[in-house]
Amino acid sequence: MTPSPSEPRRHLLRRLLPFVRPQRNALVLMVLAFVAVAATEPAIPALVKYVFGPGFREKPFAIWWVPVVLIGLFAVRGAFGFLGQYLFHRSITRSVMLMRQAMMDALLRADASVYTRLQSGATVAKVVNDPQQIISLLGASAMAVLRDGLPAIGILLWLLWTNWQLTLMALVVTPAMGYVVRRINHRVKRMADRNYDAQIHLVNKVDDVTRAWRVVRSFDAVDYERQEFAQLTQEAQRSALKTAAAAALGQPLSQLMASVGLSFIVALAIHQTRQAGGGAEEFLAYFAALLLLISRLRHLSDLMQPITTALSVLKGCLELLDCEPEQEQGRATLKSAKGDLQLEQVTLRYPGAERPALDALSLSIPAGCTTALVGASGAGKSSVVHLLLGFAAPDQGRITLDGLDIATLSRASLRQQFAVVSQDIVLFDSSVAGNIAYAQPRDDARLEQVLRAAALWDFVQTLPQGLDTPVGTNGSKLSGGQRQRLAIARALYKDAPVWIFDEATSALDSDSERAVQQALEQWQGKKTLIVIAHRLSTVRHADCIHVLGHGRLLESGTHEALMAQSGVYAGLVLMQHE
Ligand SMILES: Nc1ncnc2c1ncn2[C@@H]1O[C@H](COP(=O)(O)OP(=O)(O)OP(=O)(O)O)[C@@H](O)[C@H]1O
Repeated sequence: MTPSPSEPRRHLLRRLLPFVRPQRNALVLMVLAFVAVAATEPAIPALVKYVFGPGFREKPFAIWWVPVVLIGLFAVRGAFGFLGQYLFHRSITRSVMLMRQAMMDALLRADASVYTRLQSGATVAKVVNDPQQIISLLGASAMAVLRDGLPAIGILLWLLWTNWQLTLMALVVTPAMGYVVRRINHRVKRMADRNYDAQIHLVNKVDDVTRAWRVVRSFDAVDYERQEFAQLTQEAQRSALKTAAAAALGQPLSQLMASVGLSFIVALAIHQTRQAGGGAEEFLAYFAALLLLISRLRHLSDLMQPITTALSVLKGCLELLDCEPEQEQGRATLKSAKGDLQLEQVTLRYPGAERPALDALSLSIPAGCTTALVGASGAGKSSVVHLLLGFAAPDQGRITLDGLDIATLSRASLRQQFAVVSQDIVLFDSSVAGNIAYAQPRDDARLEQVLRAAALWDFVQTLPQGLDTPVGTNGSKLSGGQRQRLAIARALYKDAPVWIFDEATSALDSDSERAVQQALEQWQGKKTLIVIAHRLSTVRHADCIHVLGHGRLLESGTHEALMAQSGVYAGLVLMQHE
């Protein structure tokens, strides 16, 4: 569920409860601590008044009591002040932590389709920065409400007690002020939403430029990117200014409304004073308190902008927090499959796509064999992998693993059966060993075995920290071929019955490719290997080659059989030889 633009504020705020509620004890203690600090405030002048009050020479206490009590009072005040601040920041930081954890959890559990919509920069900002901004802004506003709101209520009660007619009259203008404030609030909210979007565009631009720095430099696009960024920052600056201006309008307008009420009050007060024939002191005291109340209320109206900004940011976070989680399909578990895979009349249509990516596709991937999937770009090869891993379910047909419909298996159990090297290599910002033994216990002997198989052992030996050498963000310190071999080693390290190599050797030179293929032979018959390759020389030794076209199976057979058939495969091979 994505929050609608008109979702009321209280609904939005309620969404923060799960992160704030666990801190309720600390928050109550915090309020008590601040009340204690406030209580010491009048104690100091009271003490001074008592000590130096009438007849202070005869006061029955020893002189040294004065510093003791004064220092003690300040110490108590300081201790409560520290406690209040500490509890405030403890509650804030813990709420931020819980919110970040919930967002990361939502991200990790999101359905595969969500990832196609996510923008990486914005997602980083949403998980890392936004919870901090939301909770800090709202926390500071709540503190300000306590600081100004409580005295405001006190003053109001005093005003009512002193002269209820005048005070009620003052309150008559409240609905009108409320109306003005609401209208302005509405505008501030719209501006804050735009401001948030502008910030997200900025984040995405920085993310793009950082990821694609090579493209930017090689296209000599530094000036182009600078201009684009300047335009985006200008938009962000404009929307930030508009938000601030809209919020700043609140103060003079509500003051103007207040002045209307105030002028009537002054007139009525003068009238009352004349009628009663009393002095002006009472009226002056009342008037001073009223001005004090207005000043407190003004501070409160200044909170409009931070609260509105926080709610706009929160709305952006909820889009991620509420993103569709991956639904568990079945419950059955499988310890270790043999790896026999069958696609039966499988159709897959991506959301919004005109034609199906897979169209009633039936094919067999026998256990312990090497099966190749080939075909033109867009033929549907990666879509088969997408389905095998349970990232999407077929719209029609079914896929079986060892005779079991994979839809009946839990996703975790299904995915345990596969190790994948995908087209786009992704490495973690960790060491060589951390990348290979990813999310698994480290076993150095096994690391050596898979690194040798991936023709990377010699290279790792030359690294300054060997297996513990960091590879940089997404393997930025490695060559394209080394990154690919590291990804191969990672797949081999996961002792899964089915290995899927989707264009896994495309970046390797022919020596490395041959080395990897020879190494794989030691697992022949023990593992089911699915190889997707455009370079057909890579798959000529496969036990079976399936040729796909437009999501359908065009031909199947060994290299020799397909060549003899002189069909699509033979045509592709000939084309690559030319
Ligand atoms: N997430 C997606 N949303 C919509 N359409 C998609 C999506 N992924 C793939 N497709 C479409 O599905 C079809 C099959 O794509 P697929 O990636 O399976 O082809 P492929 O044979 O692996 O291609 P290549 O060899 O270029 O990797 C293509 O027409 C592609 O545009």
